[in-house]
Amino acid sequence: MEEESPKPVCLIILGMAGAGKTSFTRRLAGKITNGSKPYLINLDPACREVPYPANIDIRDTVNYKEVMKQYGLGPNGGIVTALNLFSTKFGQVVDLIEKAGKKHKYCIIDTPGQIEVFTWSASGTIVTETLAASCPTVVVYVMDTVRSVSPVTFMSNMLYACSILYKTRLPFIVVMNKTDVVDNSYAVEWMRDFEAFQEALDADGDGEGEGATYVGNLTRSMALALDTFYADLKSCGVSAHTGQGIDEFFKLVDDAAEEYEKDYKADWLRMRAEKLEEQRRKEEELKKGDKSDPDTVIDKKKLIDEVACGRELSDMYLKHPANESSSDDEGEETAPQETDDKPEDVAAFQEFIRKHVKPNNTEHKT
Ligand SMILES: Nc1nc2c(ncn2[C@@H]2O[C@H](COP(=O)(O)OP(=O)(O)OP(=O)(O)O)[C@@H](O)[C@H]2O)c(=O)[nH]1
Repeated sequence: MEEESPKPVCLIILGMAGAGKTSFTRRLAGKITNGSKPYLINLDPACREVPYPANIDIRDTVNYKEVMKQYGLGPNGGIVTALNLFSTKFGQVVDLIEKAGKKHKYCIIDTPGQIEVFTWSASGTIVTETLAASCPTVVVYVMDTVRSVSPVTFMSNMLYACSILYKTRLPFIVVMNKTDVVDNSYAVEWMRDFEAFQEALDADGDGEGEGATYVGNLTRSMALALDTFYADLKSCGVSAHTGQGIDEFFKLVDDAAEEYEKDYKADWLRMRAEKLEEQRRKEEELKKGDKSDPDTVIDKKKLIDEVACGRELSDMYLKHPANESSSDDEGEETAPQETDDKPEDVAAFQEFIRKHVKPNNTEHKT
C-alpha cells in the first residue's frame, strides 16, 4: 500500500471582532517545529495589512471592493461574497495545504473579523468541511479575556463557542487571550465551580432571589446547561502580545490532533466518500443532459496562488486589496454596475451556485 505523506494539522482561528485572532496568528507564525514555521493562510478579504508572511492570501485572489461594486453590496455583503467566490476554489487551496505537510507541521487559517461571516455562511461550511475531510483539523476559538470579566458576557461568549463546537463537529480549543492585561484564572474558576460563577453573578447584581433580573436567571440556567460543555473543554490562557501560554496551547493542539485521528477522521472520510459519489452521479447526469448548457461551464483558470513563505513582508504590506483606482469610500454602498462582469468571475459564481445551492436546502447542515 502507498504510504500517505504527512498532512499538516490545520487550525481554524475563529473569534469575535477584536478578540485578537490576527495578533494570535502572528504569534503562532513564529513557532518553529522540525525546522519549519507554520503554513499561513489569510481568509479575511477586507483587512488592510496582514502582519505575518501569509503563504496564501485571499486578497491576492479576490478584490472585495470590486465584488462590492459589481454585485451592488455593502461591506459585509462584499466580504461574504468574496469568501463565497474564494471557497469555490478551496479544493485547490487544500491541495497546496496537503503538499505543505511535507515541510510544515501546522497550517494556520486566520478568518474574517466578523465571526458570523465564517460561522453563518455557506463558504465557512465549505472551507471547514473540505479541510476536515483532508487533514487533521482543529477549531480554535479566541476569546477576549478582558472583555469577558462580566459573568453575563462570559456566559454569552461561551454559549457562542459551544454553538460552534456542535456545528463544526471538530476538536475544539478555547484560547483566552490578552492574559497580559487580565489573568484568565477567573474564567477557569467559573468553568470549574458553578457556585463561584453564581457568586460573581450575585455580586454583579444579577443573582437569585427577589432582586434577580431576567438576564441573571437566564444566565444561571444557561451556565448550568454549559457544565457538560465545560467538562471536556480544552482551554488555555495566552497573551498574543507577550507569547505567554503559547507552549501550553501547542500541547493542546497536539492532543486535539490525536483526538481528530481517533474520534473524528473516520466520519469525515465517510462523508467525503459520500460527497464524491454524489458529485460523480451529478456529473454523469449532466453529461447525459444538454452539453451546451452554459451553467455547466467550469472555470479552468487558476485562481489560487501560493507565495513562498520567506518572501519580503513589504510585498504583503504594499498591496491594498482595493483597486487603487477605486474612488469609493470604505463602507459606502454603490449601485450595481451592469456592464463589466468578468467572464471568469461569472463562471466561478455560476459554478458556486450549481455546486452549493441545493433545491429546498435539504442538505444544508447547520
Ligand atoms: N494587551 C493585549 N492586546 C492584544 C492582545 N492580542 C491582541 N490585542 C489587541 O487587540 C486588538 C485587536 O487585535 P486583532 O489581532 O486585530 O484582533 P482580531 O480578532 O484579528 O480583529 P479583527 O480581525 O479586526 O476583528 C488590537 O489592538 C491588538 O493590539 C494581547 O494578547 N494583549
